[in-house]
Amino acid sequence: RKRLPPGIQPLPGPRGIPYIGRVHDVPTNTPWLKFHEWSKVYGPIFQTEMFGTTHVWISSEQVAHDLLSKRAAIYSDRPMIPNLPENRTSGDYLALLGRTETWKRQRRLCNHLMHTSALASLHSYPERERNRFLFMMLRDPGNYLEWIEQFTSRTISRLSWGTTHTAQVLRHTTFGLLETISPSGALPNVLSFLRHVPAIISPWKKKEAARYRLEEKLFRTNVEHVAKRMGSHSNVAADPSFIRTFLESKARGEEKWGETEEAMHVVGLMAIAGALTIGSPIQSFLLAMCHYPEWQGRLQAEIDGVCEGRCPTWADREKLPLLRAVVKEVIRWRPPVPTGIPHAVEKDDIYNGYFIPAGAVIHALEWGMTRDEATYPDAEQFNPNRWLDPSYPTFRAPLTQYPNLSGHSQFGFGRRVCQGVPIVEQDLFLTMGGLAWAFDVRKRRDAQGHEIPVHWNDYSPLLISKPAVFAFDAVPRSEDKVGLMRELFEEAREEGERDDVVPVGDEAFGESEVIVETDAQGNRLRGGGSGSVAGSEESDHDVLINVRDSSPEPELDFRASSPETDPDEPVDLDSEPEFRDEVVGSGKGEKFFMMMEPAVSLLEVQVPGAWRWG
Ligand code: HEM
Repeated sequence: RKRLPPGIQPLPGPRGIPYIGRVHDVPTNTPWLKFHEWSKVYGPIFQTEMFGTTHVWISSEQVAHDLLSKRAAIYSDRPMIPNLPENRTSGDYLALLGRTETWKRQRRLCNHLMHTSALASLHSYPERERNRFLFMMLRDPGNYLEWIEQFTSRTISRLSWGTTHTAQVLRHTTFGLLETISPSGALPNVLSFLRHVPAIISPWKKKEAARYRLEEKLFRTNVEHVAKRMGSHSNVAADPSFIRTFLESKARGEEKWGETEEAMHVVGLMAIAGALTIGSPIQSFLLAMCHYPEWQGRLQAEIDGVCEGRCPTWADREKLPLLRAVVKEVIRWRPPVPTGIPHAVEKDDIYNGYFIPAGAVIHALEWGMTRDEATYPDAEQFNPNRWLDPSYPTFRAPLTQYPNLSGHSQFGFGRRVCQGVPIVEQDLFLTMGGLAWAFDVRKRRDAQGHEIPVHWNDYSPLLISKPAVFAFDAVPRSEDKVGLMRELFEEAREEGERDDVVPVGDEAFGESEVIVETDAQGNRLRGGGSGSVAGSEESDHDVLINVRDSSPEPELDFRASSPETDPDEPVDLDSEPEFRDEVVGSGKGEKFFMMMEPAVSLLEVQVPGAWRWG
């Protein structure tokens, strides 16, 4: 124990057990509720000890600004994550890096890439993907989680590498990373001595190593793919993306953005951040609409008044302050990162007579800040009016500009503030606006006409938290809107298909998707596969085939055909290959296959009887 200077006290906090600290009554589910409860007892800044580490919990925005922003010089480090011990130094994940030169360089690059895409209003990708998303919701609202996560991972894949082919693999590796780093995801993050268990017998290390290998391969092949397209004389140029912006800057001789190897990781981290986080508030919006139908009605009235029947677009944002207020209120009401992402303090410090030791882990407890009654009266209630009505402390004019998400406590403090806000803002505005325009979202009723209850606050325990699945109805608001949704989807699909061609011979990570449409009776109208996976003779691909059929009745056979090849023989891409046919699965619903196919040059999926197969 350090001897404290005279008159200086340790921070208050719950007493712990010697050597262990206070862990036994922190629930693994929703730990932020417990920390918030303690903040009511010990004040807006208190500390807990956990296995020898001091954790400081801040639940006042003012205190967070005083320390994390005003004293950013010593409060901008990150703690070591026991289950990913290289996180501070490896340069793989910018958001988890310590306050090093690598972090500064990577942050500058991230800023440049984000700024370039934001100026091009993110290349219309969020709008195109939103249009696809609404149509998926129309066909099969019960599968909403799938459509939301597809929306976020497809949008960020386009932004990162200019393609959606990478979306499913990204989703897979990213959710694995979330487990690796979350306190409730991997035991060594709580019992940190477990990190010394040798890799050969550590289930956590083995799992992480396999995940990392796949992720690294995904990132590397994506960069190579874009570079090749940019360099090729073919007519399929690379679509705009973060990595294209980087490669163009480099081609212009701008050395300040660093090496391609590093940019690969920066863009990878941006993709991870986008795939992980944005889905949570979209789900929370659906939850809010079930509990607050009156706000849904007001939101629909605003959209109908301004857009006159059209689905809202990003260009409408100035005229839709209530929609922006709903976006902001969803983030406040159910913050997706309720404990914040921790900082670490590098030197001993004193704040208001309290001692904060060097190395302490500093948590800006978002759940606590957003429940501060002085700033957010009646904080438990979902009330977008707090951003629109001058009688609330959070009101800000002019309403053509405010409310917006920049500066919101949920995006962090000081030098580590989140760099993804332009994407979050646009994605949430478009999806929430689109959903309210298209559907009446409401609680489902059982056969007797009784409402089926929807939970109020049942959220997953990982660092980025999302609501438990719940049942609701999403009823299209009119036949006109159904027609418009179909048209918007067709447009998005046509554009998407043009972009989605992966030429044979390119090294690319592949995803193939088959969508089958049905009529109200469940008869298959048409369906088709898009995309194929292509590789060169050196390739050794993991191939994901993602086949989807929501028809209630028919069973489908999914066939994958790939050329007969000898792994040791180079594939002659110009010759007509002999195809080996293989049924890789049958059934209905989503199929997700992971196959190791050495030297595959073409792999196709066909749905028998369907309109088209690709
Ligand atoms: C709802 C969505 C999101 C939420 C709630 C969120 C929240 C956060 C939080 C709490 C932090 C840590 C701030 C701090 O340490 O003080 C952070 C950091 C970061 N976020 Fe986000 N984020 C979101 C989406 C995104 C997206 C789409 C990107 C894409 C580029 C992104 C990129 C980053 C980066 C690069 C950092 C690290 C900054 C650093 O450590 O220097 N975020 N985010």
